[in-house]
Order: sequence, then structure tokens, then C-alpha cells
Amino acid sequence: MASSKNLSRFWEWGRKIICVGRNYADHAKELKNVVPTEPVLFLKSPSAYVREGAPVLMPYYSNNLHHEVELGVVIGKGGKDIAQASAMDHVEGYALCLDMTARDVQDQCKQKGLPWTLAKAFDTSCPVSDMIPKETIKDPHNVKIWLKVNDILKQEGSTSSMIFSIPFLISYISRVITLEEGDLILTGTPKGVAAVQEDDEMVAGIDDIISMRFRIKKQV
Ligand SMILES: O=C([O-])CC(=O)C(=O)O
Ligand SMILES: [Mg+2]
Repeated sequence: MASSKNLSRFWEWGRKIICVGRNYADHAKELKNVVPTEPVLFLKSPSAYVREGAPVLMPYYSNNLHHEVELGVVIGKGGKDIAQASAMDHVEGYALCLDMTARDVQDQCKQKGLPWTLAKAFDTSCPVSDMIPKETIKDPHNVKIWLKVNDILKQEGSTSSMIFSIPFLISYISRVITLEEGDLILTGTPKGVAAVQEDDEMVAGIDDIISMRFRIKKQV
């Protein structure tokens, strides 16, 4: 069945999910982190993907699951050492993504100097929308990403506030990690991250281009 795979269903490719942290100064500050001078990178497992219709699960070891709405960039053409000038040629499209974060676990990891895997990479930690064709978003550095919980607006930010641009991130990441078609880059979240509870409903969107909804359930 591998031949039936289509990049429009990038989440089925099982490729890398590369996340950028602290790419919005307002969010770095709300968590009392310094505003970075170089991108902060971490990874999620491909098993983190979850699609509308399935629940987002609170890991059994966390009591403080946070939403982070982010613009995702779907890689269409792989590469290593990609120049910023040609970086956008490697983009197939975009996706609306959530970087679900077990904040209590992340805080413990930070204190102990341990990696964030348990806080960031658990199953269902990466809800994703359908792929948005590249042509639909003419300027990915000028769209509004937003998220509501139970109809209350929690996050709303413009991608114009990103510290590191998409071409910069593609170039920077590809010096370290070879990019492959089907990879996804999460470009960071604006301020307003907060906890969700069992049975809460999150609705997120990119302007009025796309929206998606997910319900929170506890891992059993
Ligand atoms: O956990 C964090 O604060 C880092 C992060 O993912 C983001 O800024 O989007
Ligand atoms: Mg994030």
C-alpha cells in the first residue's frame, strides 16, 4: 500500500516532526524563558499524530496538559544544507498543528536538565489538520493562528511575530538534520498557552482558511 501514500496525507508517512520552541517572544516571556538567539529544537514521534474525530489524550503521568497552537510546514522536497534563498522550494504546504505539552512534566525536566520527550512526544501530542496547499497561504509570515477552549479565545497571534522565519528555520534545521519529504516543522506558539481538562473542546484555526476541533480525554 506504500505506493498509495500521498503527501496530502503527510501524517501517514511516519516521518519526522521537528518542533521549534520559543519562536514568539510573548510566549517565551509568559513562561519566563529568555528570548532565544538561536532556534530551540526538539522532536515528536510520528505516533504523536492525531486527526479530527479522535481524542487528544492527557498522559496518565500529567495533571497539567497545555495547548499550543502552531503553524506547521510540510516538507515536499528533502535536502541537507538548504540555503535560505531556496528554502521555500522545499515546502509542499502548511498545516494547522497543536503542540500538546505536559507542562508539569516539562517543568520537572527543565529543573533536572533532562530531555522533554515525556512532556512533548507522547501519543496524540500532535493534532494536525488537512494539508493546506502552498498557494493557499501566499504569505505564511502574515496569518493569524488562534485557539479556543470551550468557545473561549485563549490564543491569537500573527505569524509575523515569529523570531526566526520559515526559510531561516528550514536552512538551520537542514544543517543538523536531513529533511525528507513528509517531514513536518512546527514553528512555535504565541502567548496564551493554558491547561485543558477532560472533556474540554479545543477549536483552532488559521485565519478563516482552516479550522479543526479536538476533545480531551484521559489516557486509560
Ligand atoms: O514548550 C515551550 O514553551 C516551547 C514550545 O514548544 C514553543 O514555544 O512553541
Ligand atoms: Mg510548541
